[in-house]
Amino acid sequence: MKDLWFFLRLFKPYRLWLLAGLILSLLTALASIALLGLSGWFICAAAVAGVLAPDGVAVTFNFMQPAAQIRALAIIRTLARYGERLLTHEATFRVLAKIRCWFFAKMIPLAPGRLAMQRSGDLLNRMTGDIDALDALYLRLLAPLAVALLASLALTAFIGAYSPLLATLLMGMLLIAAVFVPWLFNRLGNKGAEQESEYTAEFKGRQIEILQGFNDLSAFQAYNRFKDRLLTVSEKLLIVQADNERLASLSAASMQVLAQLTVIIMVIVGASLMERQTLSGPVVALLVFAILALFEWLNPLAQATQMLGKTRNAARRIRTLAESEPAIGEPSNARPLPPGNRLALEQVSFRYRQDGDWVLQHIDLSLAEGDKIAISGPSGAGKSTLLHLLMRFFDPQQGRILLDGVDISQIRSERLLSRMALLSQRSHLFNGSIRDNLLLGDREADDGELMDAIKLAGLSAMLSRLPAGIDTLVGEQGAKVSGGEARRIALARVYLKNAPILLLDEPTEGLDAETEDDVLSALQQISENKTLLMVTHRAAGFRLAQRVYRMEAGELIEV
Ligand SMILES: Nc1ncnc2c1ncn2[C@@H]1O[C@H](COP(=O)(O)OP(=O)(O)OP(=O)(O)O)[C@@H](O)[C@H]1O
Repeated sequence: MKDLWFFLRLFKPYRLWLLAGLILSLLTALASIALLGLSGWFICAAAVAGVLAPDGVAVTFNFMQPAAQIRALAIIRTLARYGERLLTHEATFRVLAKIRCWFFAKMIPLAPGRLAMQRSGDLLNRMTGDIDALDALYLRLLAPLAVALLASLALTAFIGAYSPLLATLLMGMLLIAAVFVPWLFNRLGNKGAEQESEYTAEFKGRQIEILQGFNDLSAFQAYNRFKDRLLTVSEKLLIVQADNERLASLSAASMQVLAQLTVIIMVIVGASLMERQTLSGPVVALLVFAILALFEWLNPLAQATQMLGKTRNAARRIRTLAESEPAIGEPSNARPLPPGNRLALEQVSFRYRQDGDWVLQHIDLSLAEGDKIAISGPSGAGKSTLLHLLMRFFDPQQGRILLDGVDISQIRSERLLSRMALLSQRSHLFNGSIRDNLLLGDREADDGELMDAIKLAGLSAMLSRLPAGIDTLVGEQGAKVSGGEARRIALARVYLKNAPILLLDEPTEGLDAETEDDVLSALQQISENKTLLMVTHRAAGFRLAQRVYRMEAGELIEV
């Protein structure tokens, strides 16, 4: 329950909306109960009025007043229902929007250090499905529970005014229907509800994995294997959904049986009260019909508590991720960004996990402003990790990294990153135009600056061939441009950022010799007057560097 309480705190700013929705729900419930009760009374009283009294004098009956009251109640019920739907759903959407923004804000410090370990499908499911599942908390649980409770109290008090015996019997049946049955179905349904939430998450995660790797799966003819795995999860999901539905039908049936049983008890006791002339026939009809209407408001409770496990699981999954410790903490007493751009690593050692192998060991490296170095070495030696430490995606466990003499862990990440531009091994192109992707480097860049970057990155010829030019869409992850073109767009973006320290991870990987030569020439221009740290396997890249280092088994040696 702790997880649900946690999210209820996020509902607080919308409490007036939620309260207004609740009041209208209650009004709808009371109007429905009164409408059915009064209708019962009206039909019964009209029937009685139609019967001739034994002495031959007809019983008089005023049709007009109850008919008008019934019409008024029907109008109130319709309007209140409309307003309630409008308000409760609006309030829920506002709450969900707030939770989404809150969750997104919580994710930002987790990237990239912590989120790298997370499956993207699972992340997406938490951001969408799990957050959506929280709508049940107010719409299906809290609001119906509060309305059922208040309407039950009101009706019991009303009936108590006519007959304390009927009120006591009703209270006993209500305790069973509104407390025991929902509790029972919560116990019975918890496991299934949690399983449904888990299998749904896994199903969506696997679907996204297949979609992302579709080309490779087709090429390796592995599609069927992945599809079978997806179907296995789908079958499990269907079985658990069917079980949950069966249980939901059982809970609905139990509530119906309880409603009918309550009505039978009320009719029997009401008839004996009629015989003793404590109550009149039309009043007994009024009470019985009102009770019948009340049960319609109790029915959803058992189903809501049965599926509570799903909501709780969703809340737990969102909370666990949102409360993960970021890979790096922001300094409590941040130092200002120093003026210079000297970089120094002093005895830096790093490993990804506390019990894992050291990836970097006792690295010492010093770069004066404007220095250009290249680092090569075997795959997995720790070269990219070194760049990530400089960007402070992670903190080293030993040693320190200094920017102009200041430990970078003392500088706020936002400020530190303003000094650095990273061309990572797999630069991401967003599903927008070339212009959108370039503006990521400098969102204020004007057309002239964009054109300079395009020219420098050697993209001019390509753009002149495209009818939409710079506004051509690059597709998801740059699917509509070649690897070399994507690299150049990423390079132009780095140029636009105009940061004094350039960190380039394999900038020419996967390019043919001619394109590599062009990209390196562009880089030479871009890195003029800047500090450059380039990771490369390719000897051609060494021409940009004043010094070349080799990294092997986490150690850095100048060659
Ligand atoms: N997020 C991570 N979590 C755990 N281990 C990681 C992570 N990223 C990298 N590693 C491991 O750290 C080691 C160094 O990886 P790194 O990517 O720095 O090597 P690299 O020298 O850049 O390799 P390459 O030349 O192939 O790009 C590898 O053994 C890798 O498996």
